[in-house]
Amino acid sequence: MRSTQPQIQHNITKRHQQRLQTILRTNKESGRKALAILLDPDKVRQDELAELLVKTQQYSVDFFLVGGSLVTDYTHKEIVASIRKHTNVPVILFPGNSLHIEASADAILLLSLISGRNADFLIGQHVIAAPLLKRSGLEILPTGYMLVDSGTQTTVSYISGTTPLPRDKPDVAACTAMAGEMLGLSLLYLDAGSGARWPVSAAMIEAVRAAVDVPIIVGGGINSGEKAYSALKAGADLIVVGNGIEQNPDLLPELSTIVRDFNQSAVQA
Ligand SMILES: CC(C)=CCC/C(C)=C/CC/C(C)=C/CC/C(C)=C/COP(=O)(O)OP(=O)(O)O
Ligand SMILES: O=P(O)(O)OC[C@@H](O)CO
Ligand SMILES: [Mg+2]
Repeated sequence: MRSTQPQIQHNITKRHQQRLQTILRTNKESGRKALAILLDPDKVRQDELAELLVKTQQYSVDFFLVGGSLVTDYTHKEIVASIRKHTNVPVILFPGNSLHIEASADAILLLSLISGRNADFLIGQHVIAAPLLKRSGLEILPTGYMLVDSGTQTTVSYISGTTPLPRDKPDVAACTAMAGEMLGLSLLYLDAGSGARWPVSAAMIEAVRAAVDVPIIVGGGINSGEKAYSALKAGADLIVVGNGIEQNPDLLPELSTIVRDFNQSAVQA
């Protein structure tokens, strides 16, 4: 009888010596904070991207996230190539579905949408993507993705057909995060959604921080130094900023300084 095992070739080329999972975990344990810039393939213009990338040589960024919930322009490969041309910063895919896999990135947030009850985004897309992911050589970062209500319906909420967590219910968020951690997810991402009117509240981040040990990513609507500071102080290990930097390039130096100051005081403490 013929074997039904898929013929999988493992791509073992590693661009980054240290696994990003290890970096994120070590950062969390030592209280080191990090900043990621989200690049949306539908919004990025190559000339503006090059300018931003050059700027990150001066104002440091820890990771680039590449993705969008609904991508119409599949330029992931070109974006990864531009990042590699100008920087050594690791590139992590932030996929909306199983079509958004690009093997030239370093890693992928393998999101399971645990704030929702749509089986397709909890496990369905993952089943479809599994053989491709295995073959890609991408580092897999299993991530509990928690959408948090931000006042208006976000693209992710509409596309996934899920209701976000109520923003004033930190306990519900904490229990969701605990369940995700117990299921073995190694990162948690609290997201108010791209361009959110209200970012995830400090109370919710604190409740999740108190409930789990895994690193916490926070994003959505962080468009000022104050909001970034508040998320980091409440317990975010990594903040993700997209629209804020797209709309105001001066935000990058400010965010970079805030993260650096946090890290200097962590070393001194
Ligand atoms: C199995 C694989 C490869 C992926 C899992 C796919 C899952 C479960 C995704 C979770 C739900 C989802 C649609 C997430 C998208 C997250 C994302 C990239 C958000 C970025 O913001 P946008 O929603 O693009 O905002 P704008 O449209 O406003 O730019
Ligand atoms: O574009 P912003 O609002 O910074 O959001 C980033 C990201 O968390 C969205 O999924
Ligand atoms: Mg988008």
